[in-house]
This record gives sequence, C-alpha cells and structure tokens, in this order.
Amino acid sequence: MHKTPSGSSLGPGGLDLTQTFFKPINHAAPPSPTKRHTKISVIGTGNVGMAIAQTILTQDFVEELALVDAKADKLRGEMLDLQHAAAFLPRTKILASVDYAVTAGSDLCIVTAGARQIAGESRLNLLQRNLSLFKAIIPPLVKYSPDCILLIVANPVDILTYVAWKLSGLPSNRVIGSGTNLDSSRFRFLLADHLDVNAQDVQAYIVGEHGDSSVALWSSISVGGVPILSFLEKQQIAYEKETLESIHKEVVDSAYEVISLKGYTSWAIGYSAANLARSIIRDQRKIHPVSVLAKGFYGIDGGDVFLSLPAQLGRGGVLGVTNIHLNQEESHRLRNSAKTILEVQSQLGI
Ligand SMILES: NC(=O)C1=CN([C@@H]2O[C@H](COP(=O)(O)OP(=O)(O)OC[C@H]3O[C@@H](n4cnc5c(N)ncnc54)[C@H](O)[C@@H]3O)[C@@H](O)[C@H]2O)C=CC1
Ligand SMILES: CC(=O)C(=O)O
Repeated sequence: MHKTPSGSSLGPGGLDLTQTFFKPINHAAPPSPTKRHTKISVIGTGNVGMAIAQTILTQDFVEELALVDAKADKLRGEMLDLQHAAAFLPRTKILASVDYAVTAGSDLCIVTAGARQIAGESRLNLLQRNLSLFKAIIPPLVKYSPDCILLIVANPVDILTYVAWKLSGLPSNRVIGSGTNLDSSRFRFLLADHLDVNAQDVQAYIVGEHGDSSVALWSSISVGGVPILSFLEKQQIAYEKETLESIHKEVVDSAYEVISLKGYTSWAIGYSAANLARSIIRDQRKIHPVSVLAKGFYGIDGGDVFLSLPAQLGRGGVLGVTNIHLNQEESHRLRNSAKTILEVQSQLGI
C-alpha cells in the first residue's frame, strides 16, 4: 500500500480505501482550541536519547516526538524501530531528520548529543568535546523553537546547561539541566534498600554538581513523613557518620560502576529525563532536584553557576527554588560544589 499526495491510502489496484473503511463525519466541529498540541524534540539518538525517547512514548503526554542526530542511517533506523511499536503505544507522531527544521515548534528540546565517558573518566573531562557540539546544536534549536524550554542531559551537564543558556539567549527559567534528579533517585534507591521500604516513600535530595562534588542533604531526609536523622537522635539510636558517607559515596560511584560494567548508563537517565519532561509539559508543579541558575540561592555567589537545587517545574520551566533548611556542613559543601563548577567554567571563555 502507498499514499497519494493528499495522504489517502491506495490498495494495489489504485482503490481509495479511506472511503471504504472509514466514513468521515460531515461538518464535524474542529478540535477544541484549548487542547494544545505538544511536541518534544530529542537531540542525539544514542543510548541516552533513545532511552528517553522510548520512556516518553510509553507515558502518553506528548503528541509529537522529533529526533535529531548527526548519523542519518542510525537515526532513520531508530525512528522506524520506534514507529513499528505503534500498535502497543499511545498515539504519537514520530519524526526524524538530520535537519533541525524537524524540531520546529517544540515545547521542550532535550539535548543528549555528545561524547560520553569511558571507564574511569570524569564527566568534567568531556567539556571541550561537547562545548563545540553545543555551538552547532543550540542556535538552530532556538531558531526553530524560540518559545521552547531546553532540558540539557549531555555531560558535564551543569556547565553545558550554562553554555546552553549563554548560546540560546533564553531566560534562565527556560534552561534546565537534568542535574541530580538521577543521583537523587540512586540515593533514594540505596536508602530504601537499606531500610527495606519503597523508594517512592523516601524523600531525599542530592544537590550541587551532577558529579563528584555532589552533596547529600542528610538533615532533611524523611521516610513516610518521618524525619530520619532527628528521629534517630530523639530515640537515642546511634548511627555512624561513616555509614552515611558510604551511602553517598555509592551514589557518586554509581555511574562509574555501571559504565565499567556495560559501557554507558541509559535506563535510569531515560526515566529521570522523561519524568522531568512530564512535569514540564503537564504543568505538574512538582519539585525536582535539577540544574538551575543558582546564583543568589543558599548563599551561592561569585558567578553565574548552574547546579542542582530542589526546583518546582511546570509549563513555564523553573517556577521557583524551595528553601530547604541545610545544616552548616551541607551549606559549606554546596558552596564548594559551586566553586568546583565555576573553576572549570572560568576556563571556557564564553
Ligand atoms: N546527565 C546525566 O545524568 C547523564 C548524562 N549522560 C551523557 O549523555 C551524553 C550521551 O550519552 P550516550 O547516549 O551514552 O552517548 P552515545 O555515544 O550513545 O550517543 C551520542 C549521540 O550523539 C550524536 N551526536 C554527536 N554529535 C552530534 C551532533 N553534532 N548533532 C546531533 N547528534 C550528534 C551521536 O551520533 C550519537 O548518536 C553523554 O555526554 C553522557 O555523558 C549519560 C547518562 C546520564
Ligand atoms: C553518565 C552519568 O552522568 C550518569 O549516569 O550519572
């Protein structure tokens, strides 16, 4: 079967099957103008981009998904493979092209294109390689979708979110890095495992750099509404600081371990970024630890730095940053994390 230029379907003998199998309602009212058509573009269809794309498709919150990559054949193969799952998924139009025109009118552009770490390599090491890619990626994205929100995933995510902000000229509330949304999920998983509870009942944040200088906010962890550390202290139950440190170290080492075992990380970041996309597109006003312009919050000064803080996300992008009480040590570590990022950032010259 092939399609006529008008889009109606033809059988092998040239019969117009549209009229046979489907009888349109005459004088049907047009769709409600209040129902918005939503579009997400994913740039980079490697391990991470495809994990994000496929998770978004299963969650039914977008009408159109556009994919862009520099490798035309791989890109078309990925598009077809996803399109072939149409019978099992909510209806979503899937497009792909090496030309950024395919992204036109996106509400959200998720940027995953870029080099990834090899075993043992730090995220910060990727900066120079991914900086030059961003110079080619961000301007056309904003040209075709001037009202979009940018969600940066490529590493080092905090500095590349700053780079994307600078290159895009967008207001800072519309440029977000996936940041420690993933680290916080790893943290919640490990705590839940330790306490034998459901990770969704654990409220716990990792903030700061998505990387080696991240900060665990122990003083504000709660499980099922119970603030854990103050509960232990009130009950005079002893806990070792080293145990806490070792759980945070396990979070920091998580990506290194997965990369050394399978070469890359993909599923968890797929769920993490799709979760952020859903909060934004559906205007959920949920709080996520994501990379935002942090200057002026929690005593962070000294320059324009993006790092993760618990931020409320909605259709307008970042709606605000919550004011969690940090103890002295947590505040100190957060400001040090900002310094680490700023030191690397200062070598960029943009
Ligand atoms: N923020 C986070 O939590 C996480 C970030 N990452 C980062 O995501 C990035 C991607 O990782 P993977 O998907 O595993 O890498 P990958 O190598 O599988 O995919 C990268 C893709 O980018 C494409 N690409 C390269 N240059 C391009 C350009 N100029 N325009 C369009 N596409 C281009 C490549 O063709 C490739 O398909 C890395 O920087 C990695 O470190 C990975 C996991 C978690
Ligand atoms: C690679 C990476 O940034 C992660 O999995 O956390």
